[in-house]
Amino acid sequence: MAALLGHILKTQKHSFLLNITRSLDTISSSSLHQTPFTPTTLSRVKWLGSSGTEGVCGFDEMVGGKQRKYYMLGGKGGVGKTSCAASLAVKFADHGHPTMVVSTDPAHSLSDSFAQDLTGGRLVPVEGLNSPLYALEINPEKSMEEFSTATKKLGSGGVKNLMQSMGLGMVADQLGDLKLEELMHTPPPGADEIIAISKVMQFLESQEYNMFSRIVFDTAPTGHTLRLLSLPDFLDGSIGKVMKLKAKLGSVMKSLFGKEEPRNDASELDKLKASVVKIRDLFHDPDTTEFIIVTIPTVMAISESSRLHSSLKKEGVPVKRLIVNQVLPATSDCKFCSMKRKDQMRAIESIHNDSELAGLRLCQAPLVDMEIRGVPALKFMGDTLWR
Ligand SMILES: Nc1ncnc2c1ncn2[C@@H]1O[C@H](COP(=O)(O)OP(=O)(O)OP(=O)(O)O)[C@@H](O)[C@H]1O
Repeated sequence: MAALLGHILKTQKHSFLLNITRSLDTISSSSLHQTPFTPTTLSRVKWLGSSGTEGVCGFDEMVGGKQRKYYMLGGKGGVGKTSCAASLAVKFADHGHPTMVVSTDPAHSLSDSFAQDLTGGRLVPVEGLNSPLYALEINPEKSMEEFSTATKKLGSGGVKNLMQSMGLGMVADQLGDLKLEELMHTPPPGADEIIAISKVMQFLESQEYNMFSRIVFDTAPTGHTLRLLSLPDFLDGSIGKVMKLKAKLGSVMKSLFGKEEPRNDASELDKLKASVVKIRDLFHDPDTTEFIIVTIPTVMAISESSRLHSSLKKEGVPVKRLIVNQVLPATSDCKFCSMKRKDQMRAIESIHNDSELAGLRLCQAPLVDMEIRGVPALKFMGDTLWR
């Protein structure tokens, strides 16, 4: 992650505004090369439910105000999280918000969705828009490596051995109580993702990047995301232990050698701890953050969404909207499609009877007859979904 941040800052810091200008310069020509997106069925048929208000997602409320807002999109694998997140980011940018779309899913698909190479763990301008939209695919594994390296340096292993060899066995024994070895070698699942996010937060706070007013997160599938949300407390505790160790060591070093052992790792961990705490607060602040659940109209996917909402509620994460993606058109000559549509409608009906989901604002996106890839396709999706 250090490498990632270093790279981002090195390559983007000074040329950021220049890049925006450049990307704006190239827009007209790059737009010309985008494949036109013209799904055949949906422009003609009514695909939404019978009520005219169904599918209105409250985009006006989402787009209003210049204050920075974070949107996290999550749900079961393959339901269309990336497509929905990318289309939201495009729509925000089109409405004048300098926007960043971040993928924290270890199996990134932003590049596929935008049909542009956004890989490399650095901020990349998305082409084909009239306003600044940047994408970042962060590599959670690298973030975890950085955390492990920093904690291992301070952890019980090396330091404890060193202390024992110096005849400081008693202090070393006390360190054993902290169970640092165990803690550092078995990080909980999802730790990588939260650390990656915390690094993005650190970097978003820098002056160069405070112009971004909308940040859209494309998260990993449900289970991973849930573990992620409960992690800040865990990490807060574990980083706290490391800091405690550092304090103990510092005072021993001082009494022995008259000066504390200089280590930058501790201040790195301090920063990490502060940003993990910040993320926890951010996840719970309805004024700045919203988690949007994405699902498809099947009983299984809707049941999972219901469980997801229940867990998010328990965690105190603000959720207002539920996207039902891939809804079939209302009229069709295809018998299979009509049967499938009836099945979908029954599944959607079950949302209204689900105590967890009934209170959420229901947004619908049609199943289109072309893969959603590239800015024109994402604009199309955004115009039907984010209304
Ligand atoms: N409404 C839609 N109509 C047609 N195709 C769609 C629609 N939504 C998504 N797709 C297609 O479905 C596939 C999966 O979509 P996407 O990558 O957005 O899902 P995901 O939930 O992010 O997947 P994963 O869990 O694997 O990250 C892609 O090929 C995308 O183009």
